[in-house]
Amino acid sequence: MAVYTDINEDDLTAFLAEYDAGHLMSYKGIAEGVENSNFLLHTDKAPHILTLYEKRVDPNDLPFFLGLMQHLADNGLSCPLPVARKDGEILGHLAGRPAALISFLEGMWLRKPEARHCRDVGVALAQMHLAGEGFSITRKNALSVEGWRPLWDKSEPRADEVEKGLKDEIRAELSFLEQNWPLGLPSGVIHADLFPDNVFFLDDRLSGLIDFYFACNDYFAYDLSVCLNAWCFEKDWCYNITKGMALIEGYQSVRPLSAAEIEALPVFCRGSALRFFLTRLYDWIMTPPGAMVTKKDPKEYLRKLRFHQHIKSAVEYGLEAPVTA
Ligand SMILES: Nc1ncnc2c1ncn2[C@@H]1O[C@H](COP(=O)(O)OP(=O)(O)O)[C@@H](O)[C@H]1O
Ligand SMILES: N[C@@H](CCOP(=O)(O)O)C(=O)O
Repeated sequence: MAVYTDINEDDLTAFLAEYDAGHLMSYKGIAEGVENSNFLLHTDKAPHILTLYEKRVDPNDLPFFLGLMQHLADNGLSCPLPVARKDGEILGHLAGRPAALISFLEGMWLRKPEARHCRDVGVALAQMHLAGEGFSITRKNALSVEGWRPLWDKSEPRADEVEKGLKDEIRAELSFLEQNWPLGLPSGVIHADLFPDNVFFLDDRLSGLIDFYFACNDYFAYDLSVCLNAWCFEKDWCYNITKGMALIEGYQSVRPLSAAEIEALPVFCRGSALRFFLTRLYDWIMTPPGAMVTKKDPKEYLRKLRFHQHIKSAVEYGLEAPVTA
């Protein structure tokens, strides 16, 4: 679960007095999530999410994250909105942490997504890529290829505890990706973590996207690869090409991929698999026993990475083969 910082009613009431959000009726910590502490608040006006930003979030990035939600919503994407205080600010402080009040998005995330949901996600991802155009703040992706080696260096001494022989395998993969990372492809604002738990559905229709706290500027096709990894593998970690086909088709119905993006997809899938493997590995090794967070299995992403290492072209992900004369 993820409630790292607890709050008390008096402090919360004082915090809410800065807003025009109604009187507090109840609040409770939300078990899901990894990065921040989230609470569900009920006031006599509306439900809200209260987010306390924890130590892995750089406070300097908060104007990007919160401004982005506003920008995306202004451009037609369904996502939560930061609520402004009476003084016009959207960022406050509570229990010693930067804190924001966020509008509540109706819906639930899908525990067993099907191909048609993957198509909806592809559509929403491409819509987000287009809606991000014109956003005035930029943020480098700290978890792209340049960030992986420093992260790996911290985990490497204990990596073989997770699986014997891992050190050599990951070193080789890092070298491959550093040498083969694509350059100059279409880029813009990406979500960078659009996993099933960050996409809400209501009555079987996609109701919106949440959790923009890894959003950054990077290649659009890399973001698509994050979704292929997160949505198109089954519980046994086997790739489901029907889901892949649906996701890519949904994406292309809004934003067609260029030939260069299609060619780069297998490398991007390797990169995004490694990225989630590395953050999970770090958390697996470093999180102290008893911490109030559910650790995610790094081996899931190791298996996915190994699958992508054998892919020769994006056709194997379900992309329709070009028609040849
Ligand atoms: N705007 C929102 N509306 C409704 N529920 C939300 C909203 N934001 C967060 N949640 C709930 O809180 C959980 C954790 O939020 P998330 O942003 O994924 O946390 P973290 O950034 O810590 O990973 C979500 O799975 C969801 O249940
Ligand atoms: N999606 C990442 C972990 C980040 O969790 P989130 O709750 O912020 O989506 C993973 O699966 O490793």
